[in-house]
Amino acid sequence: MSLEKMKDLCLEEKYLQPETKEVNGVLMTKIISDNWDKIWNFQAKPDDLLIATYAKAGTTWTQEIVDMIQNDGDVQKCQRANTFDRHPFIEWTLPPPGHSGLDLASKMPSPRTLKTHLPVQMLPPSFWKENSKIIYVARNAKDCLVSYYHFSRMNKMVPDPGTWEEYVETFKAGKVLWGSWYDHVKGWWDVKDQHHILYLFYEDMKEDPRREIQKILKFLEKDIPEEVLDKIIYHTSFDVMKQNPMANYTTLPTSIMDHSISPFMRKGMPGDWKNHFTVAQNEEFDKDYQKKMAGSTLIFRTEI
Ligand SMILES: Nc1ncnc2c1ncn2[C@@H]1O[C@H](COP(=O)(O)OS(=O)(=O)O)[C@@H](OP(=O)(O)O)[C@H]1O
Repeated sequence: MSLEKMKDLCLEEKYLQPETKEVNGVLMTKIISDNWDKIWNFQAKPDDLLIATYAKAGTTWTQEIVDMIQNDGDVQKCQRANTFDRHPFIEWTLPPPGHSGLDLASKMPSPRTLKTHLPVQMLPPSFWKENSKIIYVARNAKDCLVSYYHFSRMNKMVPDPGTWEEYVETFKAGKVLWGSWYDHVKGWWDVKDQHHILYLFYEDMKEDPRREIQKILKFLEKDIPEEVLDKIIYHTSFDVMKQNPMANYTTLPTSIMDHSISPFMRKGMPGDWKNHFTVAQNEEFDKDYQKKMAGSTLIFRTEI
């Protein structure tokens, strides 16, 4: 199928501003919900690497880092396709037959690198059974909220966010695609030591990408020369990725993602929430946050 035909199919009404439907109490698109049995029965393999995140936590950044590592810092090889085609997004269902995340994953030769935003309790059980490696990246709630809000304004494949004031409440209530941020980050945190999981933080990656990439290298049991590491740090910096059409989502038609409303690669900075929350909103948010995160040992930095 040609790329043009695929793009036309993506523009079908049911994929734009999609209907939503809960799966086990977690909001999903209706299409994901309708395909849930197939997603739940996804067959993971022992040599799969899964990049798992709550939406807007640094998925694409991590994908680019991992791909650069796997390709020994060869930028040309990482230019072979868009990030969303290099790494199947297992639960995401695109219209053309054979182009769902599941289909792309099943056609992909091993070892595969896959992407998911699923909360931990909804991860297909074969990942646990096969003991596949998982890199989980978490980002502080307020910056995730801001990024998700702008993303929902520019991306017509997710529900409209409404006004900023409305969205803050929707996010706190977990009524966004993939559900509650609070449950997501806590859920993955609680199981991290029982499985093959590397739990990273967006803020740490921003503060010291070398240190965090070294953690990924160790986790992947990869050794690379220092100059390759330098190249990876440079190629995966925000400014370089923003200009990279294979990582910045600009190859999609504007009817799907309109970067003039808000670019996918927007600011890439911890602390942008301060430019959005009013003092009152921030106080309310913090109060609610304390309740929802009570008892968890998980600590986030909201600026660096
Ligand atoms: N290299 C690099 N450095 C720092 N920040 C980066 C980088 N690449 C992507 N980003 C920022 O990550 C946000 C997008 O998150 P995701 O890739 O998880 O989005 S998605 O869920 O896959 O749609 C989005 O955050 P905001 O800028 O705050 O909106 C991107 O700008």
